[in-house]
Amino acid sequence: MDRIETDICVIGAGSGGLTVAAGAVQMGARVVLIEAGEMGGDCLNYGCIPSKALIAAAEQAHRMRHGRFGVTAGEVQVDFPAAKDHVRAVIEAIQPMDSQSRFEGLGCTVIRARARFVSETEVEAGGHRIKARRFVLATGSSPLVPDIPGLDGVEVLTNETIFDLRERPEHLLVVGGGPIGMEMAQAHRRLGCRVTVIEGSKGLPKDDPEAAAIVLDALRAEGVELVERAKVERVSGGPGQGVTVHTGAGDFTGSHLLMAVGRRVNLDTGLDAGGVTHSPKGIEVDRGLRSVSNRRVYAVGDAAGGMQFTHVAGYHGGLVVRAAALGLPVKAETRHIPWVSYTDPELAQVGLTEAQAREAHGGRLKVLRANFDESDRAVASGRQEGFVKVMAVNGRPVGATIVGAHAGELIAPWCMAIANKLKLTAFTSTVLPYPTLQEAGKRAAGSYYGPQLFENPWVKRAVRLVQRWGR
Ligand SMILES: Cc1cc2nc3c(=O)[nH]c(=O)nc-3n(C[C@H](O)[C@H](O)[C@H](O)COP(=O)(O)OP(=O)(O)OC[C@H]3O[C@@H](n4cnc5c(N)ncnc54)[C@H](O)[C@@H]3O)c2cc1C
Ligand SMILES: NC(=O)c1ccc[n+]([C@@H]2O[C@H](COP(=O)([O-])OP(=O)(O)OC[C@H]3O[C@@H](n4cnc5c(N)ncnc54)[C@H](O)[C@@H]3O)[C@@H](O)[C@H]2O)c1
Repeated sequence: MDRIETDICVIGAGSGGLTVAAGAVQMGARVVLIEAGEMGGDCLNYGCIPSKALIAAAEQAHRMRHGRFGVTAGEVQVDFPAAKDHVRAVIEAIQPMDSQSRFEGLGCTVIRARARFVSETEVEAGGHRIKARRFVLATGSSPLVPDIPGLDGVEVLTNETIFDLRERPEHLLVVGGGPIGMEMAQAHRRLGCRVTVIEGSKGLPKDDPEAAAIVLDALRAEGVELVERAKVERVSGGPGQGVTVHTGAGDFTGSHLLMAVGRRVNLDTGLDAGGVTHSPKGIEVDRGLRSVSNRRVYAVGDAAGGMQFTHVAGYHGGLVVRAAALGLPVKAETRHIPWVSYTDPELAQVGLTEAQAREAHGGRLKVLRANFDESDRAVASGRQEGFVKVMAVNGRPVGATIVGAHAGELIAPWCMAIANKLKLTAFTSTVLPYPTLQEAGKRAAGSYYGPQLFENPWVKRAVRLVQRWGR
């Protein structure tokens, strides 16, 4: 067995692990990076990137099918395998950034094998024994396939297999109405599949219900069948028969089945030998992302057991570089973390939802709002549906919800404001170009001051005095 001594050993080359490896090695640390599967992890190969590429193909079909403003196309043809070629081409275009050769070029030792702790200070992978001052667990998560009777007798698609499917599903059953389920449901519907979503509670349950309702109505209007409060009891089917999902709300038969019911954290890294405690949610870490039981070990991204997003993995990675490479104290926060569901319309959230803000701030909370139909740009573009909702306390935003066209882009200034604890005056004093959708956000911010300015008798009195006596 070959022995390697290093400063930092990163396990997992997804968004979190790559951020740590690139940052630490460029700051002068010796880094070993270990990956059992594909470089780039879930986001590049089975998650964000293929899903957004498929959504782009689906949007093209949708816009062509629904000509507007006097512009129409002929009958729209969808070449399903060609849409999948686009997905593959996008992955290949981005791959070099995450590749083994790039990381070796930066100075990392890259090992392509499964890593396992053999002691609290050593890991084994691919015939190497690596002793490191610090270990970073960036091992991510995998699709959760629950133990539902009959599921093992049918072919089950997950996010790891659906993007490779070349034939168009005649009728896709999607179990789970979270972001994966909804993004995939709409994309497949637009690419010409019949789609039924079977959801145990309600669609997009983690989001603001008012905003989620706009997305769910849009999906239904496009022909996605959404069955809510339908608990899956069993699954049946077999070769040539399709697949039937049996629920308390009825039975649903389709040609293909996608399971999108959440994620299972990857914990198969010899954690017990490494003295790293964990629960099914992830590695047990303190606020500095350090294992509570083995202080040489950090966890980032999905493995850390919190929010499961690429930008969170990247944020964690940046914190751990500071902690592990520079020895600085760090604290992972969640109050400024955004998320976006890339349905059409998009749904974006940062900070607290209205319900969370009411619970946290009670009567001090002001909910500000501007509807897209008050935006001249939205009206001109025929995209009036949606709104900006801002949760404000003492003149500062603590949360923002945006649903509508480009919500994922429009949330950016609210992310900056909440991360930097800016006041709403940062919005009202900014001059925005006209006509843009961003103006809706500024209008929402301005509504905080409206009553103070326009319904205040003292202001009216002051204005009358200035008009009479002022120069
Ligand atoms: C369909 C889908 C769409 C998504 N869309 C978005 C989106 O639009 N925006 C967003 O922010 N997030 C999105 N996500 C979530 C995002 O993909 C994850 O949160 C992110 O990839 C987590 O990064 P990570 O570095 O923690 O883990 P991962 O990217 O999962 O990487 C972990 C890596 O560790 C490796 N590994 C595991 N165990 C070992 C071991 N013992 N030895 C060696 N290697 C190991 C794995 O092979 C893997 O490559 C999506 C997820 C899915 C499934
Ligand atoms: N745009 C994005 O940022 C994006 C996109 C996709 C995924 N992701 C990440 O991946 C994670 C996983 O996504 P997801 O959609 O798989 O999980 P999720 O946990 O967000 O949603 C799963 C849904 O499945 C339902 N469900 C669970 N068991 C069920 C059952 N037996 N029958 C019917 N319904 C059931 C739940 O009620 C829930 O609504 C997300 O939490 C998110 O962090 C992000």
